[in-house]
Formats: sequence, C-alpha cells, structure tokens
Amino acid sequence: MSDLAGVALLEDPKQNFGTAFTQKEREEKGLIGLLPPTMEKLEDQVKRCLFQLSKKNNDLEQYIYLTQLADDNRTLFYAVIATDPARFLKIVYDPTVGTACLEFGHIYRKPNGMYVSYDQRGKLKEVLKNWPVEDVRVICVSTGGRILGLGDLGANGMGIPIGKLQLYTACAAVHPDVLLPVLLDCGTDNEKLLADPLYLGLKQKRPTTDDLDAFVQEFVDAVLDRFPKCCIHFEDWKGADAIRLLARYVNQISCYNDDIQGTGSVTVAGLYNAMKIAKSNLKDQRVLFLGAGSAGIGIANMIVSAMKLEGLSEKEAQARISLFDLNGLLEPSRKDITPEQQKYVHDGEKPAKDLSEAIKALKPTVLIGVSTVKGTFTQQVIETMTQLNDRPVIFALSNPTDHAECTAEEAYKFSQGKAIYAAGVQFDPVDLNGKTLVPSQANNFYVFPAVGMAIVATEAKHVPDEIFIAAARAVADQVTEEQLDKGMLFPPQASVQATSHVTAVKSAQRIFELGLARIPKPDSVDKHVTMLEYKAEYPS
Ligand SMILES: O=C([O-])CC(=O)C(=O)O
Ligand SMILES: [Mg+2]
Repeated sequence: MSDLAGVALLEDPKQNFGTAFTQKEREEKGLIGLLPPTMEKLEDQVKRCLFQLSKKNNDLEQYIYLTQLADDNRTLFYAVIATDPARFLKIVYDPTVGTACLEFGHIYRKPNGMYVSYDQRGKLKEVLKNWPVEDVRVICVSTGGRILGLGDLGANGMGIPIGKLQLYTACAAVHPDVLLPVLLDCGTDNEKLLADPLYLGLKQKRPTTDDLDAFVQEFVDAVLDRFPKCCIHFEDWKGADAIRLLARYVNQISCYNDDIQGTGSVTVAGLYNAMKIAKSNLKDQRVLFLGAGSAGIGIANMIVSAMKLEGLSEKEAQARISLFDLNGLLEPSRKDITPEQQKYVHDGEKPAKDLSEAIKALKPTVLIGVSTVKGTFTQQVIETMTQLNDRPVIFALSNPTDHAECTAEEAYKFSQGKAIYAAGVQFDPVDLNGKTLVPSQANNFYVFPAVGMAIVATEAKHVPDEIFIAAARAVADQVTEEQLDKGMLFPPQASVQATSHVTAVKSAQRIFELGLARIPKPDSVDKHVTMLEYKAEYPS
C-alpha cells in the first residue's frame, strides 16, 4: 500500500483512487474529511467521467478533460478509455492530438514527461536523473520537427510522445510506470510559434544537422547511462533526420522509428489483407507512392522486406516500387534524389509531372499516399487506377483527417466500389449500391503499442524490420473472412486490446527467434506477456 497519506496521496495520480478509497484506507491514510462520504466503485467513477465528457462540446475539450483526468487518477483514465477504445483513440491520439499540438502552449496544464532542451547540452546525464522512476523501459522522443502532417511544431509536439505512450498502455497494456515521454527541444523554425507569447519551447531556430546529431548522441548516451534497459522510440522527427538517425542507431542500440518502421508495418499488414481480397500476391504488385519522405521510404523498405519473404531478390523487389513527389516522378534525370530514394529510381523512367500520367506509364496496382496533401488523389487519379486494375489498392495515409489524399467516400465512389481502401484516420462507412463498405484505418497504433510490449517483455537489444514484419503478419491474420468481405483490412478498433495482445506475443516470439532478447525465453511467451499486462483496476 502507498506510503503517501492525506492530501499528498490524493494528488498522486498513480495512487489516488478518489472516492473509491475504502473506509479502512481513509482511516489509515488520513483521508477522513478530505473526500465526500460516499464510497464508490471504479465503475461508478467511470460513469461520472462519461457523463462529464458528454457535456464537452468538442473533441479538443474532451482531450483536455482526459489529460486532466490522467493527471488526477491514472487508473480511472485508463478505465474510461477501455470502455470504448474506438471512441477514445481518436481523442487521446490522432486526429485530435493534432489539434492539441497546434494549440499545445495554450492548453498546457502539466509537463507529463521530460523536456530535454538544447541549452542543457553537456548536462543531459544530470537532467535525466531528475526523472523519479529508475527502470524506464521505453522513451518516446520527438523533436517536434514534423508532427503528423502538420509540419514543424517545435515543443508543441510534446502531445505526440505523451499520446503515443498512452496508447502503449491503452492498446497493449504496457505498464505506464516504465514509459517516459520526452520532447527533445532543439528550437523550431516555425515563425508563428516563435512569435506566440504562450509558446513554451526554446525561442530559437533549429541547429545545424551536425549540431543536432551531436546533441542526439549525448541524449542516447545519457539514456543508456540512466536507463540501461530502455528502448528509444523515435517519433515525428523531420524526415531526413528520422532516416539518418535510424540508420545510425538501429543495429547499435535498442531503438526504432515508428514513422518509418511502424507505418511500414501497418501498411504491409493492410497489403497482406488487400492481397486476400484481390486474390493476388504481394510479390506481383507494382507500387507507386505519392510522397517520398520518411514514411514513404519506410513503407517502401518494409514492402521490399515482405516481397523478399515471398521469394523476390532485393533488386527485383525494389524494381516494383516507384516514388512521386511534389516535383513529379523520381526518375534518373532528377537532380534532387537522396541516397535512400535512389534505389526506387529506375533506368528508362521518363519525367512525369502529373500523377495520372505517371500512373498510366507505370501501371501500378497499389497507390500509397504519404504526401500530407489533401485531395491529391483526384477523381481522375482514382479513375485511372480503376481502369488499370479490377481491384485497385488505394491507401490515403496522410493525417490528420483533412490531410488525407482522398476520403473513403471519394475512393469508393470514383472506383464504383472497387477500390480496396485504407486511410491514416478513421472515416465513416460508406453506402454504395446497397452495400455498406467499411473503410479501414491503416494506422500504426495496430503495431507500435504491441511491438512496445514485445520489447519490454524481451528486453530486446535491437528492433530490426523483421520484428515489424512479424507484427504485420500477426495484425493481418486477425481479420476474419467476414470482415474482409466488408472491405476491412484491419481488426475492429473495439477489440484493439485483444488484437495487440496477440501481436505482442507474436512479435516477442520473433525477438526470441532472432536471438535479440536480453532475457532467457520463458516456457510460454503468451503467459509471460499476460503477466506483465497492466490492469486499470484498484488493488482489491
Ligand atoms: O500518429 C499517427 O496517427 C501516425 C503517425 O505516426 C504520424 O502521422 O506521424
Ligand atoms: Mg508519427
């Protein structure tokens, strides 16, 4: 039982049970008179929260309410989320977390994690000592350099590490005590924020790449010094930084980049199921990306890994993928190709500025949008895909909602219901010619919380793409025939906890198979994961 008492106990979100403290606890802990006399159960408290939430008239207000609830009583916060994950995922996470990040300096209440800032360089080991928990197992860290499809939001990006780690617990039951959100504040190039008197981050421009990399190295060293078993989850960094730093650290320490590997994994999961619907194989697809940043490269690389498992060579797999960005098709005459993009630039390809033209020339079977630009999958683009394919696969992954390349309704309508569609956010079902089509949300929340649990459960020393392929397979295989028939490529969000458990177990098994665990393999990986799972309950 808690060593805190009285008001201090009520102010500790981990140990505060509010009106659910029993008479005995109230007497022993000096709480008599500090609470209303009625003693409630967790279910009663949940009902009151749901009532209060029903009075909030927009999603941002609900986000603010839930943030305060988490600061007040953590158990109750997770119990509320568990009543309806599908409803609350879109509040504590994408898309509402995007609105929250835009407003973060304005709606700020409490830090809820660590702000490690550029002006503390040279002292990061000292800084990390200020975190009160000794055995942190996952840090989710962002520079705010590229928040969702919203660009550089600087320290306002803190909403993302907080929200991502809340999903570790809400989806995969990772114990919240072992999770630490970090905003690595290196300034921002966002002039609007720099001019905002309520902005909370460092009011300076971002450092050079070399200076950033030196700062990140100091941060990595400080993390390993303070938390030797910790995995570093990189999230929402500027694309080039994300790719470069993942390449540097992926085989060196326990780390992964969710925007690269998690997004790649969930997209491959969606493609595995799209192949079941289209009665085809991944290795036979031709894939065109709109957007050639970290998400596009991450997904492309993951598709290559998945095609290799189906028997293609690396070169053969890469030849099946092309990239198209703001400046048109990435082809040999372009002068602005980065080394990571180069493998998807193919001899003989001609310049193309118009996406429909590129589609006619390349005849892709799969079109993936990671452009952050709304409406770029026009009627013409969707119709061209439909002329070329019986079942065109169209994934409009940019988020939040008003950044999607096309809506579910547009994809289904312009393809006469033939498109196999997924988006980065959840769109409502669409009625077309007497059939209800259920669009999927190809969002990395199906993957990163479960992989996070697998990492915690195995103390993985590295987190290579193989683990994310195993997670993709696990997610895909949990969709039933009946769900596939409605166009669903992912398991229902209502059962995300059960889905994440299975995905975590399969991912952990893969970590053991690859020899990447730092603990001996338990007799039952399933039981081992179950034992670690956090329950949003008061001790009885
Ligand atoms: O957070 C999300 O919904 C997906 C994601 O990682 C991103 O867009 O950066
Ligand atoms: Mg992200």
